Amino acid sequence: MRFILHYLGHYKKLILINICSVFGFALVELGIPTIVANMIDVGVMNQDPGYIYQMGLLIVVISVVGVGGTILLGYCSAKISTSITRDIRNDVFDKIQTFSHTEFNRFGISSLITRTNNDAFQIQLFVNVILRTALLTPVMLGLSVFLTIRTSLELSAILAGTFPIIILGVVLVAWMSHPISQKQQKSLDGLNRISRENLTGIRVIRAFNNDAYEETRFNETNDAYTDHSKKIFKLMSLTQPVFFCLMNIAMMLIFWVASTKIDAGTLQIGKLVAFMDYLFHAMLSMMLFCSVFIMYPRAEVSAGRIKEILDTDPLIKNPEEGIHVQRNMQELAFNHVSFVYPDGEEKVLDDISFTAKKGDMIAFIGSTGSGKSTLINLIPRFYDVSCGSITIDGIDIRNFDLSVLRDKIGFIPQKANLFTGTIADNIRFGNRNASDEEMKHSADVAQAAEFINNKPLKYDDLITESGTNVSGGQKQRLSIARAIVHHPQIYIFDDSFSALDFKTDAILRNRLKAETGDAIVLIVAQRVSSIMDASQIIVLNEGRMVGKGTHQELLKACPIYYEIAASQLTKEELGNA
Ligand SMILES: Nc1ncnc2c1ncn2[C@@H]1O[C@H](COP(=O)(O)OP(=O)(O)OP(=O)(O)O)[C@@H](O)[C@H]1O
Repeated sequence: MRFILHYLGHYKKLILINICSVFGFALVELGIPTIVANMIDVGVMNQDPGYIYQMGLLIVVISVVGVGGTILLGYCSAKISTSITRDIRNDVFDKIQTFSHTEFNRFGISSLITRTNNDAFQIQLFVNVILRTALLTPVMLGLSVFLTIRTSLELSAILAGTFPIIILGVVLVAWMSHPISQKQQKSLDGLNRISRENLTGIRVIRAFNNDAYEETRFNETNDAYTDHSKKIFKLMSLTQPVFFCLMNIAMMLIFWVASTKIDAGTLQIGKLVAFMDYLFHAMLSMMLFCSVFIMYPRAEVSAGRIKEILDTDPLIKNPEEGIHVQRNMQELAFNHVSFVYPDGEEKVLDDISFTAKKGDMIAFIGSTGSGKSTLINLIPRFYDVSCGSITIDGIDIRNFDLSVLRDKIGFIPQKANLFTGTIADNIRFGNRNASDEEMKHSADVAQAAEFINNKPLKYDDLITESGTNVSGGQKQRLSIARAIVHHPQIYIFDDSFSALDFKTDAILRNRLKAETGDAIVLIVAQRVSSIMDASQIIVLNEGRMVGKGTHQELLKACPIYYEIAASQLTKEELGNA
């Protein structure tokens, strides 16, 4: 609740208006029965039409005020609840932006999406109900109880017997629904995860004829979610019939006692009418208050899940006084770097040292799982080294402001990621201020210009979600263009030429050489032909550096490299080397 109150605190003025309209609304609701009672007891009994007209007019005025109050109440509660949900979503999104890969792995993407959307929505529903009813009901309840006691103490005693039973029932329901709400939100995470996996992996599922299996998996999770939801709804729906049953019993008793009092002449009919109206409002307020109370555990679970994100301390932190100076860098060095994944036990990289100077092209080669991607992921600090250090011009990269460090880097990932938008938008993702010429030039260097120019709208052609309307090679070329337009000081290509044909690969590397100039170029590659002219090739095997040198040096000195080269090059090519 403190979490919700913290966000509500940003809207004090609106809450004040909300509270005023609540009081106004309650006064109107309870004022009308009082006027009606007077109308009957004074106007009708004394046959005074003037008094009746006066009271009638008062009821009309009060009703109009009541309508105004209701509209204002609805407006304020809707504005506050939607605004605080927007604030929560913004804060969660901002926090997620600071997460390192470790936190992403810990929460899981689907759970992060559920928490940002569904859990925030649960809070919105709850806050809306609080503002509409939780503030109104105590006021209405208090006033109704006061007025019933004032009208008839004896009849009010009957009410007193039913209230404790209702309160006890509500507390019990709230207590029982808390663990079910937790399970419900967790199963929603699962449901979102399976939906996501199914939709993104639909081709693989169909190709392997696994539609039925996936359907069963989805149905099982969906059933679990439905079961939890049903349990909660059942619990909640139990409260209403019990409540109405109690209310009917109380009303029967009241009518019975009231009829004997009217017979005895100690109670007027108008008072009884007003009493029943107060009773109705008291019961209604009680019921609305109970529904808020029952919704609370669900909102509490959602608030807890959101708070868990907001309270998470990311493993990779931006140093408080990080270095901001943008110098023309001279060298990048790995100094005895070892690395263990936060959720792993064994070293994935072990004692890696090398230096890349301005203008150097360093290539990494090695078998699958040898640690190539892990190594280059340490440079933009997707993870931090476990031992040793990575330095730029002798300064540990952990001392740089993160955005300054990342600004130096043009990262082309193994799996090219495109975003919904035009081709131009996707290239300009690397540099929002790039001119048309710069943007087109980088597409040309990346060998993307030809296929772009064949598109009906050229650079304005739309890329669909996840880039499904371009081929794997075209995606790679666009993500290379995106890095080129950024003009980085360090290019990192993580096996980024794998989807290109040999001819395009060769032309692209030639054009890149001229483009990258003084920048340091780091290339992870599977093809020896892509890296033969690198200044240094580093051979990795099970996380250890087993060779370092030029292509020719390694052919002579590193058996693993020779083996890789021999499996890809002709005898002549090997011999020439
Ligand atoms: N997030 C992670 N958590 C734990 N272990 C990981 C994680 N990512 C990779 N690994 C492990 O680290 C090792 C090195 O993986 P990495 O992706 O760096 O290899 P690679 O040489 O790039 O392989 P490939 O050529 O297949 O891309 C592998 O054993 C892999 O299982």
